[in-house]
Amino acid sequence: MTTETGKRKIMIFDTTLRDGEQAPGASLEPEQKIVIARQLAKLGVDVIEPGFPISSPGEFAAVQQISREIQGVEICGFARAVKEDIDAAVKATADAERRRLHMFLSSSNIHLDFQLRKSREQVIGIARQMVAYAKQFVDRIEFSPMDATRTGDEFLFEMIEAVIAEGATIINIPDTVGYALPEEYGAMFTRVMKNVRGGERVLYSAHCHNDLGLAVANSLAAVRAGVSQVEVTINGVGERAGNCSLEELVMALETRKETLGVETAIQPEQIYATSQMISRAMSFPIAFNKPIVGRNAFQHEAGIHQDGLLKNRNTYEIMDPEKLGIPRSMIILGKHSGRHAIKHRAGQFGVELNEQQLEEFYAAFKTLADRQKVVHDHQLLELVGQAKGEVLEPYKLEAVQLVTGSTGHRMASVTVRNNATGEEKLYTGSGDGPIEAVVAGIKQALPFDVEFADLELYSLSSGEQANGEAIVTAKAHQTSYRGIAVNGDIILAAAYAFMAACNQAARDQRPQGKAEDAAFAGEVEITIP
Ligand SMILES: CC(=O)SCCNC(=O)CCNC(=O)[C@H](O)C(C)(C)COP(=O)(O)OP(=O)(O)OC[C@H]1O[C@@H](n2cnc3c(N)ncnc32)[C@H](O)[C@@H]1OP(=O)(O)O
Ligand SMILES: CC(C)C(=O)C(=O)O
Repeated sequence: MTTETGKRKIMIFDTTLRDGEQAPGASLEPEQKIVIARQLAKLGVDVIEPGFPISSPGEFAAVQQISREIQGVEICGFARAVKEDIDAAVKATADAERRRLHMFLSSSNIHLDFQLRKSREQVIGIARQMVAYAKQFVDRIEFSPMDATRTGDEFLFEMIEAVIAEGATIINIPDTVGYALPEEYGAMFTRVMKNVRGGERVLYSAHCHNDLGLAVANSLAAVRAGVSQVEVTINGVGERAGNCSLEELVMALETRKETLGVETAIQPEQIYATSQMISRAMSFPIAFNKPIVGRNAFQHEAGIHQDGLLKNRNTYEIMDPEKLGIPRSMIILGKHSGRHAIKHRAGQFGVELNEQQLEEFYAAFKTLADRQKVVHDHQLLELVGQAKGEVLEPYKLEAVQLVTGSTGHRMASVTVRNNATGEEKLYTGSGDGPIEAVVAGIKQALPFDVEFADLELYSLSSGEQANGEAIVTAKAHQTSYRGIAVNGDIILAAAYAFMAACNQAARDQRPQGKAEDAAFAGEVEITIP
């Protein structure tokens, strides 16, 4: 299919809710699957594989509900080459606006000999019978010869020809164990397309696993060989090392579309929100250096890079994070940062530094940066304030005392200084956990409503002296604010991070302190199912 711009359309088949969910520990509740399917539709995927209906009543119900509700996306029921699986998949997807059945059966010797314990003749017979059986109910049938890349041409072609003859309309050739190399995988499609009888009647699809870190490269090789569909998961979640990651593949296709001559229907601005939703729903953290959606993917700490970026973003970035819905700052201050970046960041808070103040501040900044990985905004403002002889943060968390333990309510007393009035007051709070108690105390010091919306915690070092990093998202004035803090005590890290987010919200109300950078006022609303 050709798009309006004359490029070849690549269909994105999302299997986050089926193959992605097969990752150990990734299990989702049916209600979570429904919320995620809505987001996948918003993201613009062409096909959703919401689950394996025979596998459990909850799975069946989720596939059925998604089929009933989600419009404009093809819904795919997954099945072994077994009547009961096909019946369940057919029934679960019966109400879908558009649907397909995805049937798989192993083709490699190792699977036939040890898993299925069947001969090639028997397997071809089952494949024929089951495709013919399914064809009575569903027109669009996708067939996957499982472990295709360890099968060998002769039997692979025979199996594909057999299922096409029975009515399969989409042939997905999976690299089930992530064994293929890109040139091999691409060449396999070329040979199949050239040699398989009836092959001109079907669509071809790639499905790659990441055991050798080659899932995206292999999928790209398949695209170059002419497949019309690629099967992917959000964040690359899936069996073992995972599947081909949607965001990596789509952004490779988008960024290099002139070279590749292809396009997808994915809405890039939904990528980050979808990635966050999956990470939270599955409780799978995203590696800091993960392409596209990792927290470092668009952040820069090195002074020379920061200087280049401030002059022109394209010097060190090949994609625009804001187009992917990423509310992240490009500038992270640390020991590798230079004067250009520091001056720029201070300027974003409405603080001008003259040459002498900058030099004085720069020395103190480097000393602090040597001691810790990142200098956070509230620390920057404290240092800048010292250099200028001013107090720049609206509020300061002066002290925290906690009564905590394994039973009963946790109690906190917090001392907060209002820097505008100089008033210092003690507030008390309680909650089921220590963070809730501290947050309840801090909230009382603020003249506006604020919600503690989200907390990410990371360990930055090891051993008893380990430092914890807390990233808190607070919501106030219909905007999200992120505060980051590091402390040896994770409760204090969360408290300082919350205070930092509240200070951004407070500054946002003052004209001179209006933040221009998306890092301070995140636009993205992420509903975690
Ligand atoms: C590459 C992939 O991602 S394949 C998909 C893998 N996903 C899953 O397995 C998740 C959901 N699975 C389940 O809930 C269960 O495994 C079920 C409900 C499907 C089956 O459960 P059980 O009937 O208890 O069988 P079990 O899982 O122990 O064994 C699998 C059986 O299916 C057979 N089988 C495997 N693949 C196929 C296939 N494509 N077609 C037909 N039979 C198959 C196996 O040979 C084995 O049969 P046997 O019992 O005769 O030895
Ligand atoms: C059955 C198919 C599509 C699969 O998930 C795989 O082979 O990895």
